[in-house]
Amino acid sequence: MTTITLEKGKTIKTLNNIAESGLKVFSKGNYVIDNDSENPEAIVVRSFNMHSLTFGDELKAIARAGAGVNNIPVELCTEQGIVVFNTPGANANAVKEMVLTSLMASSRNLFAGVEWTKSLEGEGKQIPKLVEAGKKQFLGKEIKGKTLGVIGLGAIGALVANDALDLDMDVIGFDPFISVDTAWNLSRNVKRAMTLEQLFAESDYLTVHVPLTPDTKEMFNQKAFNVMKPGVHILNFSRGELVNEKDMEIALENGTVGQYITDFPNENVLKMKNTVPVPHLGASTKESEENCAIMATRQVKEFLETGNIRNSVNFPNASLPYTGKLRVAAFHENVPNMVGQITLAVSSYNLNIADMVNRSRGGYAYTMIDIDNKVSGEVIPGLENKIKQIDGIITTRLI
Ligand SMILES: NC(=O)c1ccc[n+]([C@@H]2O[C@H](COP(=O)([O-])OP(=O)(O)OC[C@H]3O[C@@H](n4cnc5c(N)ncnc54)[C@H](O)[C@@H]3O)[C@@H](O)[C@H]2O)c1
Ligand SMILES: O=C(O)[C@H](O)COP(=O)(O)O
Repeated sequence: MTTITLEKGKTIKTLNNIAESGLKVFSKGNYVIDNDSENPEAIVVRSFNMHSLTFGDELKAIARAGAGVNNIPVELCTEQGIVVFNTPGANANAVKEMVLTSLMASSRNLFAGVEWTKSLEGEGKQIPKLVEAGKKQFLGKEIKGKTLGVIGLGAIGALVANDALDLDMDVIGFDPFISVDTAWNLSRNVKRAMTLEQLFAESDYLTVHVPLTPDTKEMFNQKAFNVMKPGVHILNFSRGELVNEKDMEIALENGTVGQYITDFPNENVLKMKNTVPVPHLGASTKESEENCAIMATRQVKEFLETGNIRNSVNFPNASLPYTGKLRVAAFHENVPNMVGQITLAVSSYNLNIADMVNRSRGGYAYTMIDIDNKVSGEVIPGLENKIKQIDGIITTRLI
C-alpha cells in the first residue's frame, strides 16, 4: 500500500500494486509518497475489496486501474460525492489474448494432458511408450468451423469476437446495450443473437464479457444450461458470480458443460470436474498493468488539479480547458435551478463567468464554472461556503 502527498496537501493512496509507470504520473508536481494516510484525497485500486471500508471526509476520488468496479461501493461513493473512475479498454487486449489462448488450449485438452504427463515422472524409459499409449484420452477438437458465442460486446468481447472470426470460427454475439463505438469496431460477420437463449442454443464455445451487476449475476444457471449444446466449453474471464456454482457443478457432472475455464477459482470451483482454474490472470501482463495504471493515475491527477472528469462510472464526464484562474466545481442533485443558484453566488462576489459546463447523470449533476478575473484569497472561503449552503449541493471545490 502506497500513499502520496501532493504539493497542495492532497494525498493519494493505493490499495494494490500499481505499476510504477502509473505512480510516476504523481512525481510531476512535487508529490510525496507516504504509506500511512488514513484520510487520503484519492485512492488508486485494482481488485482490493473496498466494500467494508469507511471513507474519510477528504476522499474525493477512487480510480480502478482496470475494468470491473464491483469491488467498490459505487452507490455509496456517489451519495458521498466521491468520483469513481475506471480505465475502459486499457486491459482488453491482455484479456483477449488470454481468452483465445484458453479457448484453443482447452479445446485440445492441453491443461489436462500436461498435468497427466507430469504424473509420469519416475517411469523412466517407459515414458515415451506410456505417452503414445495414453494420448488417446486427450483427443481434442479443432475450433475452426465451430461457433463461439460472445456475451457482452464491449472492449474485450468485441476484440475476442473479431479475432475468433480470423481463426475461422463462426461468431454469434449478444449485447443489448452495445455502445456505438464498439458497434463500429465489430466485424459485420459477427452474427447478432436476439436473445441469450438463441446464443446459448447455437454455441459450441461460450465466452462472457459483461460486468457483474444484479442483472448479470448467475446468468449461467440451470435454465441456461438446459438450452446449451451438450459438451459446450464455457470461458469466464469476467467474474465468478456470473455463474450459479451449484448448477455449474451438476452441468459439469452430467456433461452438459464439457469444460469450465474460469479466472475466478474458489474452494467449490477447485472441486468441480473438468474445470480449468486460472488465478485471475486475465489482465496480468506488464503492458496491461502499465496501461491501466497510467490511465487511472492521469484521470485522478487531472480531476484533483482541474476538476475535469474522464471515464467516471458514477459522475457525468465533463471537462473544460483549465486556465489556472479560479474554477468552481460542484457535484449536486439533478434538480431545477442549481446552476442558477451557483451562478448567483458567484455574481454576488462581483465575479465574471468566462466559461461553464453542466452535465447530468441520473439523479446527479456536475457543474464547473470558470471565473474570468484573478480572485483574491479571502474571497475563496466565503464563496465556497455560500455554494455549500445551497440545498442539493453534495460537494464543492474551488480550484
Ligand atoms: N479477468 C480479468 O482480469 C478481467 C480484466 C478486465 C475485465 N474483466 C471483467 O470483464 C468485464 C468486461 O470488461 P470490458 O472491458 O469488456 O467492459 P466493457 O464495459 O467495455 O464491456 C461490457 C459490455 O457488456 C455489455 N453488457 C452489460 N450487461 C449486459 C447483459 N446483461 N447482457 C449482455 N451484454 C451486457 C455492455 O453493453 C458492454 O458492451 C469487466 O466488467 C470485468 O468484470 C476481467
Ligand atoms: O476488472 C478487471 O480489470 C480485472 O478483473 C483485472 O483485475 P486486476 O487489476 O486485479 O488484475
